[in-house]
Amino acid sequence: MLRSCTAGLRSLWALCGRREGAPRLSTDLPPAPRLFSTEKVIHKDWSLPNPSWSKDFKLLFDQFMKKCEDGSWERLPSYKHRSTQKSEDFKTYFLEPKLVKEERVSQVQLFTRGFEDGLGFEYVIFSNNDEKRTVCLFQGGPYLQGIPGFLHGGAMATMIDTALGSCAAIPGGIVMTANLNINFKRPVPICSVVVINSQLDKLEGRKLFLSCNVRSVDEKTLYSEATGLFIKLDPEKSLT
Ligand SMILES: CCCCCCCCCCCCCC(=O)SCCNC(=O)CCNC(=O)[C@H](O)C(C)(C)COP(=O)(O)OP(=O)(O)OC[C@H]1O[C@@H](n2cnc3c(N)ncnc32)[C@H](O)[C@@H]1OP(=O)(O)O
Repeated sequence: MLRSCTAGLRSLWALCGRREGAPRLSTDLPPAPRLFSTEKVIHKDWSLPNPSWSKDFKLLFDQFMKKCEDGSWERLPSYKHRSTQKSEDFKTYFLEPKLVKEERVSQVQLFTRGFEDGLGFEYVIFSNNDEKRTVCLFQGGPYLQGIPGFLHGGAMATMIDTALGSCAAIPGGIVMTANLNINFKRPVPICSVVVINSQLDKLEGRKLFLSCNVRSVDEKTLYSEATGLFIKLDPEKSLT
């Protein structure tokens, strides 16, 4: 069933745009930044270098920024709280505001950006729209450890999903992961930098088939290979 865009958006704004001092429904949660308050919006772009980035990471970042100069490549900004147009559309079409309580909505943030600088997922994604591919530079911090000394497989899977999903979103717009297959070939040392190369292999109606590989910066080590199926969401269908 197609929900009314404006009604959905209005209710979401009503939930998120609570004014300073207005009563909360519950007080047992710590204060958290609000999502869409017109008074206080957090605009920080988390895909820019910070002091935790290693020398390798910064070097690669600079190389890709150079590639962006002629317009063939583009750095994708990444926000913890502020929504991109795509995620706005997502909410407008597919979210039922009543499912999430007000204080929970105010705590919502992007999973991969929920850590302090350097401790979790440090990454930036560059996209080449003509070639329908992306490159994700990723440094997994100390809070992402699995087997001692190495990155947790789930953290790697998260970044693969994010990289493939961002690549799928170039032609697909609002997409969701339907299937993800990963071959873990070598463990990734904690705090090291890896490069995730993703590409769109096939587009079949609403289905987008993608693949990626995860390599060391010197390209000598192949850490993982993965394929993913992403589905372009149908605004006529409810997700719940
Ligand atoms: C967008 C926001 C952007 C924000 C920016 C942040 C970027 C960060 C990126 C973060 C990234 C994080 C990303 C995340 O965390 S996404 C979160 C994890 N994923 C989910 O929770 C998805 C759960 N699944 C669903 O909701 C539905 O199944 C979806 C929506 C995917 C499809 O349900 P829908 O009702 O719409 O479609 P359909 O069922 O008619 O199927 C359509 C076609 O697809 C085929 N099919 C379906 N499933 C499979 C399957 N498993 N293998 C093989 N084929 C499959 C199916 O046979 C059919 O084919 P055909 O008969 O037409 O040939």
